[in-house]
Amino acid sequence: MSALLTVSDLSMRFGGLVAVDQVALSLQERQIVSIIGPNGAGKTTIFNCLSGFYRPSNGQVQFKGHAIAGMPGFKIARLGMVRTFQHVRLFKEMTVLENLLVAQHHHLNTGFLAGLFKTPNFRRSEREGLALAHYWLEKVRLTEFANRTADNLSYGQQRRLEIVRCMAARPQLLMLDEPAAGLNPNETHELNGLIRDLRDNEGVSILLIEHDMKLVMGISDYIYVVNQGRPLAEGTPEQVRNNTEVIKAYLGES
Ligand SMILES: Nc1ncnc2c1ncn2[C@@H]1O[C@H](COP(=O)(O)OP(=O)(O)OP(=O)(O)O)[C@@H](O)[C@H]1O
Repeated sequence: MSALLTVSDLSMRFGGLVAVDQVALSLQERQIVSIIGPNGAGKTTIFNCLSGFYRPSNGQVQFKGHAIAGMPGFKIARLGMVRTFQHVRLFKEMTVLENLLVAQHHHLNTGFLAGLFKTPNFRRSEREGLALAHYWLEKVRLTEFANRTADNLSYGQQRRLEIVRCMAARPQLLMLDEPAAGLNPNETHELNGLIRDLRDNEGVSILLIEHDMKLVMGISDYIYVVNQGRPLAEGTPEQVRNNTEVIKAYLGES
């Protein structure tokens, strides 16, 4: 099986600070892979390098055979790699439904002229977009909130909306940056089910940054551990859980 994402020798410097130092990772189709590490280890910086928010100082990133290091974020998203953020980012003044429609604009045939003349393609596209939006709203129990503005949702609902907004862009790789942060245990349990469902039934691969170890250990096929920007360990949840270097890095933190 060939890898969907391969990262090698990835480094990111901010002035004199080496936030990411020669990180390597790979992810196969339909895998859930996690990146863990103490606070400030460089996890979000890795995400920012992979998703086009930062141009890495060094390294190679291959996604579906394309070299994407340094490519702008919108192009990477169009190739099928989309992300959420540590702090929820939604179009808060748009309705829940509009958030899902905007996310699809690259797939919908809704150009200005097509819209002006309401061509058959335009109408079909509009119908498909709406159907997909409702499919995702139903999946995360937000149907009844479709016409509310996003800022009227609870925090947990906003987190769910952010994930399905990414899914509406029809990605092959979904990157989740601390999706359980701020969720209560029930919501975290539901998130666990949603992530599995996305992998098992929607066929997407997941790259996850998360501090909730119960979630990470229960859901990941493979885990990479970083510490102070550098790779510290990798393996199955079982291997990582028993790795003395990993235990030291976490205990050292407290
Ligand atoms: N834009 C930036 N400019 C300068 N330094 C930065 C920038 N972004 C991150 N850093 C630094 O890089 C290091 C890694 O930060 P990063 O946010 O990637 O860690 P993290 O593992 O995601 O942490 P956390 O688990 O707390 O979210 C930190 O020392 C941080 O202060």
